[in-house]
Formats: sequence, structure tokens, C-alpha cells
Amino acid sequence: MMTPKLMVTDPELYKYILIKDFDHFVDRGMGELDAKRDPIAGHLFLSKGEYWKRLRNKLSPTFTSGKIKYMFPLIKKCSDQLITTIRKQIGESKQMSLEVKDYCARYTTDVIGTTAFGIEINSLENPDSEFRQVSLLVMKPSVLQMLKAVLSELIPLIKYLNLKIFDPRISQFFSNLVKTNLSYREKNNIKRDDFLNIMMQLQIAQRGKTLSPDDVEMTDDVITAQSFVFFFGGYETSSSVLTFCLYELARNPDIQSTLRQEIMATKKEEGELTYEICHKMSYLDKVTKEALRMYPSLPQLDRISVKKYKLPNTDLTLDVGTKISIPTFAIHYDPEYYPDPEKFDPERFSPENIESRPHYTYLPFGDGPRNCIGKIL
Ligand code: HEM
Repeated sequence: MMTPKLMVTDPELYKYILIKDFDHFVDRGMGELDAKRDPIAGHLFLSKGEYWKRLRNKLSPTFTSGKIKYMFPLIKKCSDQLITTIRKQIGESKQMSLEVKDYCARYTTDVIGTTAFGIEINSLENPDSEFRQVSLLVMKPSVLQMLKAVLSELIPLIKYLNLKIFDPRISQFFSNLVKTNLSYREKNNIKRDDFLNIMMQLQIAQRGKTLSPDDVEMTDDVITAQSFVFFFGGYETSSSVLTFCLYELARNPDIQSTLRQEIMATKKEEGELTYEICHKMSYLDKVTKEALRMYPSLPQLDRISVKKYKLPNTDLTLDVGTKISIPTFAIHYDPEYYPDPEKFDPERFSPENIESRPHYTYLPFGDGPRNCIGKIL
């Protein structure tokens, strides 16, 4: 808004910011409202400095391929529901056109609902579920909420007012949901392969112990805020990638047909789709990567300098508090790295082509210690 920002476009320079000298740029420089006033804002994406480091360390083991593997059947169940719902829709209305974006959003709402909170939202069957209504409150905030968010960026002193960026109904909803779920699970000794269970186990493990200074207390509020960011960090991003991927497949029937052949052949060879089998589909991987190149969910990466810093090989010295932006979208469309960038071409992600491109020119999940925690190889 009113503060100048440094936009760094050269991979040789921003690799220092994102990775090599990350300790100078640990924060994003956004979200001035502190978590005490709005517990839902106390999540990983907005956390700062030491607290962020401790929280990230605590949560990182939640996102391992082993854990995601256990969640795979939950995801598969939602996919089966998606197929059933689409078949039913086509059968009932005899129509061959569907609002794909809406189906993708309902599908990923269901996936994150079951993997993050262990609840079957079933928004595919019931598009008006309370969960979906609350999601829309976050994704389409009222004018008043937007004004509060803009003001808090414009006027730093605003953090001393009791102003909440999020609609209070959102905090209320997630807080009730997590607390009720936690106490119900503990009382009935319910264990489920989802994020809430992992965080609940971390909470239980801390009981009766004195926490070391580099630990984070997993209170109900801390768990609520992380569940919230897992939900919104995961739902909108995945839904939009899926939507754009399907859009490009519709525009490129040859690519669609190659992908379909790979999926059908793999299914025939391996039987039921599993986590491991999905990983074997190299063309699917290329298609998804190309969709993430053309349609990155975050168009830019934000950092702020927390220590004075001289950018190597330049005469630029950054004062503390300098806001930095790394323009993912522009980098992904730079013809120097991606010739004919408007073309959807999964072969850009063949091993040879990846090898021949300069490093750090593909940033759909950011990079460095503050990259997307949901990115699992
Ligand atoms: C296609 C799916 C996704 C995309 C494209 C995506 C993209 C991103 C990007 C670009 C960032 C910022 C990285 C940076 O600043 O360097 C980020 C951060 C984050 N993402 Fe994702 N994300 C996806 C899925 C998920 C999922 C499924 C979850 C959780 C369940 C998640 C949770 C987070 C969190 C918590 C952060 C903040 C990390 C931190 O500050 O330490 N994301 N994501």
C-alpha cells in the first residue's frame, strides 16, 4: 500500500533471500493483528520469528509422506463420491456441461474436511453445508472485513485497536468445531488418520511436563488456528489447481488423451489406485506441474528483512523492515525460462528440461525453510 517494496526478479539474488540467508528474512511482513486478539490469526502462515520457527518444527512431522499415505483412503473416498455425484448429475439432467470450478471446490472442501478435521462434510451431496457457508465467508469477505484488512496494512498503529480481520463467525465456528472434536475424541478414545489427531497427540504428550523454551504449547487455540490454516491453505489452492488443470486438459485434447491412457494403463496393471501407484504416473506429475506453473495459487512470495542485509553482488543494503516481493507469476511466464509461456506444455517438466533450466525458477510452493508445509515429495 504506502510502503515501498523491493521486487527481486533474479534467481541468483532471491535464492539468498529465500534460502541461503533465510535467517535475515524469516517473516512475511503481513498480518499485523496479533494472535492474542484473534486466536484464529495465530497460525503458521502469519506467525513470526522465533515463534514461527518453533511452531514449524512442531508441525513439520505432521506432513510426511508416511502420514499422507495413511490419509489416502480418506481422499480416495471423496474422489469416489465426486465420480458418483457427477454421474448422477449427468444422468438426471442429461446435460454434458458442468460448473467444474464449483465441483472442484466442493471436492477439496470434503477432502480437507476429512483429512484435517475428521469430519465428513459431504458438500458434494449437500452444497449448502455449514462448512461450505463458512468457507465462502473466508474466500469472499464482506466489504467491511476487506476494509479492516486494508486499513491494518495501511496504518500499522491499528494493531492497538481491537480490530479483527476475520469475521467473528469464522473464529467461532472453527473454535467450536475443534474443541468439540478434541474432547469427543479423547473421551471416546477415537484415533483417526488425520491432522487433528496428530495435533491432539502432540497436546496429550505435553500434559504434566514442563515445556522446554523451544517448544510450543499446543493449546486448543493453537490447534484451532493451525486447523484453520490447513483448511484454507489446502482447500482453495488445491481446488484452483485442479480447476485450471481440467480447463487446460479440455483445451488440449491430445494431452488429455495421453494422460487418460496413462491412468487407465496404470489402473489395469496395478489394480486399485493407491498412494504409491499415483506416484508412479509420471505424465500426471508433468501435467500437474505445468498447471501449477501457469496458475500458481500465490502470484508472489512475500518476505521482510528482520536484520540489516547487504544483497550479495549489488550495492544494495536493506534496512530492517524492508518488504520484499518475489514475483512467482512473472518468473513462471518468463520466456527465458519457459519459451512460449502461454502454451500448456507438460514436457517442460521432463527430467532433461528441468535439468536445463536455471534453479529456483519454479516456485508454486515457494522455496526455502518457509515454503509450503503441505508440499510433500
Ligand atoms: C496445490 C496446493 C498448494 C499450493 C499451490 C500451495 C502454495 C503455497 C505457497 C506458495 C506458500 C508460501 C510459500 C513461501 O512463502 O515460500 C504456502 C505456504 C503454506 N501452505 Fe501451502 N499450498 C498448497 C497446499 C497446501 C496444503 C494442502 C496445506 C495444508 C494442509 C498448506 C499449508 C500451508 C501453510 C501452513 C503455509 C505457511 C507455511 C509457513 O509459513 O511456514 N498448503 N503454500
